[in-house]
Amino acid sequence: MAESAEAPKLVYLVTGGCGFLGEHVVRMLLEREPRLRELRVFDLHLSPWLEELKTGPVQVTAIQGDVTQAHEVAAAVSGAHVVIHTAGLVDVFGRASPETIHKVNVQGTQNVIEACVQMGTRLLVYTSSMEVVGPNIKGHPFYRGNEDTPYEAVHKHPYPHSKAQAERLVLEANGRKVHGGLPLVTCALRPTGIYGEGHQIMRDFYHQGLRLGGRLFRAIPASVEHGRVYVGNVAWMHVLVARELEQRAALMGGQVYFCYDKSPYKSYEDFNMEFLGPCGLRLVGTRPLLPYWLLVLLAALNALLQWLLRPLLLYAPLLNPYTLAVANTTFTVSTNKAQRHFGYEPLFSWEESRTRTILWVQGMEASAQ
Ligand SMILES: NC(=O)C1=CN([C@@H]2O[C@H](COP(=O)(O)OP(=O)(O)OC[C@H]3O[C@@H](n4cnc5c(N)ncnc54)[C@H](O)[C@@H]3O)[C@@H](O)[C@H]2O)C=CC1
Ligand SMILES: CC(C)CCC[C@@H](C)[C@H]1CC[C@H]2[C@@H]3[C@H](O)CC4=CC(=O)CC[C@]4(C)[C@H]3CC[C@]12C
Repeated sequence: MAESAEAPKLVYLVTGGCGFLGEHVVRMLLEREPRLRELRVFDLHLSPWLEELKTGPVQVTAIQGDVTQAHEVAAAVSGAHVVIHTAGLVDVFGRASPETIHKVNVQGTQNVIEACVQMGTRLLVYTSSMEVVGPNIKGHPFYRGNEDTPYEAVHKHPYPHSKAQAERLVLEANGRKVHGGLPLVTCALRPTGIYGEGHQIMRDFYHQGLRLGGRLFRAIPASVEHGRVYVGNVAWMHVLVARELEQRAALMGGQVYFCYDKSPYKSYEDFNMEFLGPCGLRLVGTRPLLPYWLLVLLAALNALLQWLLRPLLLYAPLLNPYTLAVANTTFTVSTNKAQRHFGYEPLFSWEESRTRTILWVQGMEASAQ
């Protein structure tokens, strides 16, 4: 109580603050971090909604910048107490080259770490991903696993490879002396598949369903379970971690935490139907419409077409060998590490998360009419 009565004094920087998750982190900080004096939102592409946030009591500073440019990152970090690094190139569809993914996700993260060290910023929270663990290309299930569950992580794809490298850099940087002599405290949050307002792939599935006359066709067996987590709860975890990191540095520094909430374990498609169903779409079939071998063939064909067409155009469909392997492998998390280490409880119940997401999809429907 006494804390919120104090004059706000902290400066936060959120990289990737205009992205799907970043926007929720930014809004959550403004709502739930009473010690905030200035919030810097750093992104390659600044969104127009930032303007409306500038009229509130907290100073919101929009910074158009590129994490691959060390000097731009250093300027943004200068004077910040906390950095929440969510910026990243999320690409499992072959839109960007492996070099670009590495540059943004790994070099960009290294730049953020160096900027913290150089500028004397002590607290760094990194948005990692479940993908640093798996699923692996062998299709091994990760069933109700936690942060200590052994798993053969094999990263052949540039995106998970880059996230794993970046996460390692962040964790290894824990304890480095920053300018002024104090130690840097870092930790990494690993969301499973995030859903909620602003989720681009949900948008894509919704529009695809409309094009197909209100139907989607089951591609993956219903028995393949995916861990999903509501964006508001992922944002809340970031806010809590950032708040507690300094006080609990010995416990939390250098740690990884899966992001979790009470969302049910379901197949990727059945889970999406929790939102798309009430918006008028139907998932056809209790079993996959096509045999798995045919999907494998189509995915390989898509990869070949992508490669052949690359000089002419970008062909990047949802189905490729990697996305098929991920969609077809069980990956679910069951842990309470965040609760034990920093008192995390989901802010949004499953019912609330579901309702909010449905309202957002219905909003898309209304604006399309
Ligand atoms: N979407 C998901 O299901 C999951 C996402 N994540 C991680 O969460 C983070 C945020 O992901 P999303 O919000 O889904 O993606 P997003 O693409 O919506 O947001 C990423 C943001 O980073 C910005 N950005 C990209 N390159 C940049 C650069 N060079 N310099 C500055 N800003 C740059 C983009 O403009 C964008 O606003 C990423 O680090 C991602 O790896 C982790 C697990 C699951
Ligand atoms: C038509 C196909 C058979 C079904 C395609 C679904 C896929 C596009 C998605 C299934 C699982 C998704 C991934 C998963 O949620 C984990 C992720 C974590 C991240 O850090 C980034 C996103 C993603 C890789 C996510 C991407 C889409 C899927 C592969």
